[in-house]
Amino acid sequence: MEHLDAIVIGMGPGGETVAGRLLDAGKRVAVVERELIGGECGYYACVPSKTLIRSPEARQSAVEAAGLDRPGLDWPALRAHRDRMIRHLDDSAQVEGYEEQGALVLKGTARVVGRDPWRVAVDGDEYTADHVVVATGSEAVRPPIDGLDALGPDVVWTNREATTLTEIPGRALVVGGGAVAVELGQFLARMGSRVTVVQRGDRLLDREDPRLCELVSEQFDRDGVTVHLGAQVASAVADGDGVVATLDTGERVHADVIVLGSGRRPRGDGLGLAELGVGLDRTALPVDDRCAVAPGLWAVGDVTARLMFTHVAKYQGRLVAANILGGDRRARYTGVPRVVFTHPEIAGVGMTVEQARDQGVDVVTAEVDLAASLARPWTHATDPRGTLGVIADREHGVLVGAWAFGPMVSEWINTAAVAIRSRIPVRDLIDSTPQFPTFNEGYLIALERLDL
Ligand SMILES: Cc1cc2nc3c(=O)[nH]c(=O)nc-3n(C[C@H](O)[C@H](O)[C@H](O)COP(=O)(O)OP(=O)(O)OC[C@H]3O[C@@H](n4cnc5c(N)ncnc54)[C@H](O)[C@@H]3O)c2cc1C
Ligand SMILES: NC(=O)c1ccc[n+]([C@@H]2O[C@H](COP(=O)([O-])OP(=O)(O)OC[C@H]3O[C@@H](n4cnc5c(N)ncnc54)[C@H](O)[C@@H]3O)[C@@H](O)[C@H]2O)c1
Repeated sequence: MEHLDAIVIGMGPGGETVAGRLLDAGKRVAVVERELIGGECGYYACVPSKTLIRSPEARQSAVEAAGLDRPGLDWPALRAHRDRMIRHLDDSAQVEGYEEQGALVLKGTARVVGRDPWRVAVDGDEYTADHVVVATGSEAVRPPIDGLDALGPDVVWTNREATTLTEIPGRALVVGGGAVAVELGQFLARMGSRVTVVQRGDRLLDREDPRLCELVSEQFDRDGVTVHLGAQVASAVADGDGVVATLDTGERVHADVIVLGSGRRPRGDGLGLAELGVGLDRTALPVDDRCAVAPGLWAVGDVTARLMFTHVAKYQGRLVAANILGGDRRARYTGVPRVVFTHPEIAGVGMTVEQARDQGVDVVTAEVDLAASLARPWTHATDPRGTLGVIADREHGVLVGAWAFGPMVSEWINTAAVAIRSRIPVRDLIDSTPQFPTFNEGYLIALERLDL
């Protein structure tokens, strides 16, 4: 039985980050992947969704820029680019790359079958290791809808079917109101689908600041998306090539596909860990601030159920690699940006007003209508829109939260993220010199408006 320095189970962005760093440090590493090296993110989530969203976004940006006509959108060409971006669901180059770096690449399903030392079985073969890193990610939750399980994947789409779609459905019923539902709902609407969103919560993106939710709802109105808030799909039955769904309000919605965007479930179960005395937090692996689950057992990414983002999986991956190599890095989740790649983009970072108040912060806020205050929105579009909100702690004179709705927010929200994470005093932020003309200048205006 081969003994390794480390076995990494699951090769999404979290696992890849740990494995790459340990290999660079000269460690003997086995990487185990049952599907495709690159994980959900690379093939069925971030990469295809952002690739698909880009073309309708660019088309709409063209409409909004002076002197441009609406460009045509060639779906087969966009689909072909998406297929290149997801490597035609072929990871042979990744397998070869890891082998060249000296990794033992095991394509199969891992189970942890022993401890002291950790022992991992992959399709009948067993390996021991000083360290095991679990990076098995998450999967789409199937909401409790009567009749859902009788419908096939041609009509019930998780993120997998949605991001690998080959034809644009005429009518889509999107269940949920988080990032998945909002991104995919807007994408389908802009590609010509008639989209109905059914959200259980009382707002879209209901964990974000209510002002941001309002702006998203207004945008969905402009995009012609029908939204049912505080509602659930009670049942669904086949109807010709599509489905007819009945909401708990009694309303009926006819659709060609149902798209599930109602949350994700960490994949910490099914690995055999509970049988070895490792407690789970439902299906998540409980990690301490070093991302350790037990001595020599680590977890990174969605399986830890911390913040389900690729940048968090990669952060935890950097930290675990450093800790395995003898360091003592501890995770802090303050100031992690949450971006929704709609058009205009949406982002939140740090606390909402309500969360800050709950924590006893003496909250002071400011909001800026970017078009009313800056030059950049007008050099960008003829009828610009965008809003930035900041949330500060009056007692300590620092930012504790920010949110924004506007062009390219994903590129400028990190300014607030760094300020929040590093507790840069607002007076120092006001003394900075963001370049002209940019959306970043909005921060100066918002900060000067704070009644600190
Ligand atoms: C539609 C969609 C869009 C998203 N867009 C973004 C975005 O734009 N930005 C962002 O930051 N986040 C985004 N996310 C979230 C992001 O995809 C996840 O946070 C990220 O993929 C987590 O990475 P991970 O390494 O934890 O796991 P994953 O990417 O889920 O990878 C886990 C891997 O483990 C493998 N595995 C599981 N069990 C086993 C086993 N027993 N043995 C061997 N292998 C196993 C799986 O096959 C998989 O390859 C999006 C999610 C969705 C659904
Ligand atoms: N751009 C990005 O970074 C990005 C994009 C997509 C997903 N993600 C991540 O992936 C994870 C999963 O995203 P998600 O949007 O699926 O989940 P989520 O947990 O963020 O949101 C789920 C939403 O669905 C609603 N819901 C739950 N059950 C429902 C039901 N039965 N009927 C109607 N509505 C229901 C909830 O009220 C909630 O608003 C999140 O952590 C998210 O951060 C990130």
